[in-house]
Amino acid sequence: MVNKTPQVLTIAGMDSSGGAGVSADLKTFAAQGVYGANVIVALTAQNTMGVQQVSMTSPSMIHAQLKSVVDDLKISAVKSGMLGDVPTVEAVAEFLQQADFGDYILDPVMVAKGGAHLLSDEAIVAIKSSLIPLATLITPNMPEAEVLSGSNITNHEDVMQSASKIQQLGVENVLLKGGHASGKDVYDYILLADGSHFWLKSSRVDTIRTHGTGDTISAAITARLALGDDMKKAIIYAKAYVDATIREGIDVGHGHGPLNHQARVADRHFPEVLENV
Ligand SMILES: Nc1ncnc2c1ncn2[C@@H]1O[C@H](COP(=O)(O)OP(=O)(O)OP(=O)(O)O)[C@@H](O)[C@H]1O
Ligand SMILES: Cc1ncc(COP(=O)(O)O)c(N)n1
Repeated sequence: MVNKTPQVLTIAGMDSSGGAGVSADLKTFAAQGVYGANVIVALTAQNTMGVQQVSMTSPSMIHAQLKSVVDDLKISAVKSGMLGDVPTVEAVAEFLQQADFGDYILDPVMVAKGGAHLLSDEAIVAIKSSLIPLATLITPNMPEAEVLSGSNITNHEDVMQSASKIQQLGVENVLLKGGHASGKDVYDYILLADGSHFWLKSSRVDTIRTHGTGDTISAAITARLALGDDMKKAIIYAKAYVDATIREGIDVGHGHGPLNHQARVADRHFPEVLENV
């Protein structure tokens, strides 16, 4: 019997050490039970200690990959990760405007955990004007949210205001990730299309093995939406999954190690859902 597995797509960069980018996305898709296709916009020579070299894919090759996928597969949700430069953002935006890939999850990857810049300043402007208005959900971490909203974040009130400013750029839903803050708990903030909002609270794992957490949560949300979850349920489940992958860590590399994508989600991994913090 042929199984009707949902098909999803990631448009992102390759990380040679397998922890972030397309590799993290495909492992996450497999763990959620969806079929993952991939359009590679950049190759990175990278490991858990940093990014050593980047080589961008030509816009025509990006277009060709997207066309090959759309001509054959039935994609029901798509995410983008590292996009790198203006020609890449423009090639992706042009295609997403025409193709029906379902929900679009935009992870505005700017800087790798090791500090390498993965997006040019001009490309940030292009993302704001061309991609944000196409997205169902954007998933900035705190430094990315500060750049996109043009405001500093020092407390929970700032997080809420920053998310609201980002939503006003034209995206329906905003997940502002709290991994970069300090404290014994992590707070992610979600502002939904209907104006409702909530926080997800979980205890912070004391580890530097967090390479690819942002890719993993956005890929898990993409998968859960393709499986039929509504946005709130998809985000809560994806948060539980990324939490499990950090908590049940593996010993790989000498720096910001990758996650354990084979970790199983159990009830104890679900975050607290709070209206106010
Ligand atoms: N030490 C930690 N313990 C528990 N949860 C964490 C930790 N660090 C990050 N997270 C969770 O991981 C998810 C990703 O958050 P984060 O802010 O790290 O994103 P990111 O910076 O985009 O990740 P990356 O750049 O590594 O891809 C969020 O749900 C966040 O709460
Ligand atoms: C190809 C690629 N995509 C995304 C990231 C961000 O992940 P992180 O911030 O954990 O380094 C990365 N390092 N490399």
